[in-house]
Amino acid sequence: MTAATPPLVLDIDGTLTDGSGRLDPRIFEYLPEWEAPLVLATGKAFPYPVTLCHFLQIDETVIAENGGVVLADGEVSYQGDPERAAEAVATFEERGGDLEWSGFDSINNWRETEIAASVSADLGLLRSVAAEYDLEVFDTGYAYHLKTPGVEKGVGLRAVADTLDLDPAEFVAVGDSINDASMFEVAGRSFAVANADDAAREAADAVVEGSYFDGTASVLDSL
Ligand SMILES: O=C(O)COP(=O)(O)O
Repeated sequence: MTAATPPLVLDIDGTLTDGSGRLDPRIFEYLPEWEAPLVLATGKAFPYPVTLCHFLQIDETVIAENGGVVLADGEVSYQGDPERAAEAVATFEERGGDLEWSGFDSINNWRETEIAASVSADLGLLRSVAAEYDLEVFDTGYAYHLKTPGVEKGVGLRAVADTLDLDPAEFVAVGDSINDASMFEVAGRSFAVANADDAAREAADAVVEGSYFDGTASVLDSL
């Protein structure tokens, strides 16, 4: 790496993991050594990326809940309408829908701005209820996110860059899903890993040959 090491914004699931969802252990070598700001941007609830930063021993610079929660330089901000999402879920359940998380719902327990359903939930019903409440559903391949339109990782990236006094165009983004497309538009350079969905592939500047962290590592090695 040189003095020109760019700031990074990295998706987690499918980008820092392997195909089974496990974190690739190489992230513990690559990420703490990165010599520029590094943002973890995820659809997961806030505690997940914060915990990952903690155990990587890197600054807690995080976009969680698809942009609903942003933490940079010790300041947290929230976007979105969780009450509307909760009302929509009540309607979804009244009509026979189920979020399909069994037992303790660790996926939503700490979620503050949106609600996530399992990919085994009824997507058609969820989408039709979402439309009635002016909400949208992101199918990331890992969960269905019932969210406020306009709350996006890309908007979160602008907020982080502003807080860190950086131009968002300085960032290099790596991701794999529809929820990464907006940050691909905002970042100066964007890469989809080979396991990426169509939306991420279309939005990225380039699709790399490697899948999962193999693909991400190839981007990091090239910078
Ligand atoms: O929570 C999800 O659905 C996906 O999470 P990710 O944004 O880290 O890929």
